Amino acid sequence: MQDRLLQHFNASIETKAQAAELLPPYIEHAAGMMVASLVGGGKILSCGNGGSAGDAQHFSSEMLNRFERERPSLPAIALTTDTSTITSIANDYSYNEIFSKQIRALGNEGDILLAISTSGGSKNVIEAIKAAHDRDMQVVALTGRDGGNMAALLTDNDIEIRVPSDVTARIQEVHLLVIHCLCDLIDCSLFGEE
Ligand SMILES: O=C(CO)[C@@H](O)[C@H](O)[C@H](O)[C@H](O)COP(=O)(O)O
Ligand SMILES: [Zn+2]
Repeated sequence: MQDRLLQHFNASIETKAQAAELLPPYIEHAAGMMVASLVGGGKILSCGNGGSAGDAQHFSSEMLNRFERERPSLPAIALTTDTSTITSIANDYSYNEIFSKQIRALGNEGDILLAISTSGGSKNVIEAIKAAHDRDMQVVALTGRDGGNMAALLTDNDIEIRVPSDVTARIQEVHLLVIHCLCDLIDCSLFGEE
């Protein structure tokens, strides 16, 4: 069992090392998009399934409350939290529409969608991206594997941050690191480096 645990730690370290080689320019670009949106009065909507739903909420709570320093609240909404809305959309229409229907109501031009999926194949996240485009929102996509159908949907105005791994857990571990990097860059851009 100790060997097994060590394999998990080493695999996570290895994936993060590979991600460190590839992802910083994409993370900086995504943070710039988010800062521009916030400065222009926009907000960030986030979504994902399972562990990625947790990531979507992790990000929004750090925006709405705080990350590592005292600063004003920043506008963000996780689309994964309102069980009345989610269950009614899934019940009356389809699970694939649980995020897109919310985006069509809450999303405005200039807002950003943070779309999180390790496979890039979750249909409700794909529908969310389509709805964001319809609302003239840009998309920051956190993906893994080959980016799936999500990657194919993105335009030049969007950005994909794709973790170089085929293992869901490893991809999620890097997604959380990317989220903390985004929070830090947003705080530094808006409130100065500490
Ligand atoms: O957290 C985990 C696995 O580590 C699971 O809950 C996982 O997030 C779920 O199976 C999701 O439905 C996977 O969706 P996606 O990442 O492919 O979009
Ligand atoms: Zn998990």
